[in-house]
Amino acid sequence: MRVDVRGLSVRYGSVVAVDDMSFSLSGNKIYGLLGRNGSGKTSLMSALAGYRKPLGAVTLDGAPVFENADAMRQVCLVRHTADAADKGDKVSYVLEYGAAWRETWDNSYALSLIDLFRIPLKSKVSALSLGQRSALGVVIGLASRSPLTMLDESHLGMDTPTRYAFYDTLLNDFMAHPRTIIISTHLIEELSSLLEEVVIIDSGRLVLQEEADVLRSRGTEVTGNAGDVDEFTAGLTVLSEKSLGRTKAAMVYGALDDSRLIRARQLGLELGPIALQDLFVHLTEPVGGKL
Ligand SMILES: Nc1ncnc2c1ncn2[C@@H]1O[C@H](COP(=O)(O)OP(=O)(O)OP(=O)(O)O)[C@@H](O)[C@H]1O
Repeated sequence: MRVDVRGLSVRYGSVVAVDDMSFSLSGNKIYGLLGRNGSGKTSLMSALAGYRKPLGAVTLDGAPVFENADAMRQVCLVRHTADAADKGDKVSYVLEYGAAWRETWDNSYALSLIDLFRIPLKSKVSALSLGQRSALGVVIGLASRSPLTMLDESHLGMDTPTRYAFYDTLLNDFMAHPRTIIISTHLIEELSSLLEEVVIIDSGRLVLQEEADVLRSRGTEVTGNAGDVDEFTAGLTVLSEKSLGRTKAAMVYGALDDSRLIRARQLGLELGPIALQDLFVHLTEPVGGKL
């Protein structure tokens, strides 16, 4: 499913959570929506799901989503765990409700995920642990097979093996049933191999939208003699620097052309990749990032 956002703002009284944002997602990819706390991720996803009247436009495959039941049925937004369902409901009822609301729901897949995540089917949602409630959210999100599926911090409270099972399951199901999946997370490195495209927001504004591989290739760590590193990085966007004695490591952002690569070799500098998480940290600090 294609997503188009034009001039979107979300406001809560005087708080501007999303500030005149425009971007498009061509669809059928796993997108990472990355941003620091309070940057507007949840507000943006709520607007994409049609939960709120947009200031600006949000269209899904060309159709406005707000007050459009057909479009909203194509969307599944799993918000922070507590939202996964009414806490008084039994897990089995939550699955029945999912099946009733969504034409694309796969009930046998839902039950296999319930087994995988060891969620007691007959328990009330209120009796589940935090990690189990998160896993229930993931079950709803994946079994819905919605053309636009959004998972907002769905890993909260999951232990490491459960998170890894979640990532594997997500990737396998996406490959079998390609659709548009948007994941917001703070655990960027863990998820980074799954993400095809990354949307970074900060203070309600779009910082950048890029294919994950391209973004990774834009960051380089340069290490060597401090003076040589300074010479090499002159004129480049330096995200951070660390010195240890006469050795210096600098993170630079931007493509390095052949002449730079030759100069690095002449100076004996070491060039290495930067983790997506480190790039994210530097692109979103101080507020507004360093680009
Ligand atoms: N219901 C609300 N009323 C008032 N302000 C709100 C409300 N919901 C969110 N905000 C504010 O809007 C801004 C964006 O919040 P939002 O929850 O969208 O960010 P987020 O990126 O999802 O944050 P986090 O990563 O911490 O979950 C924040 O400043 C927040 O305080």
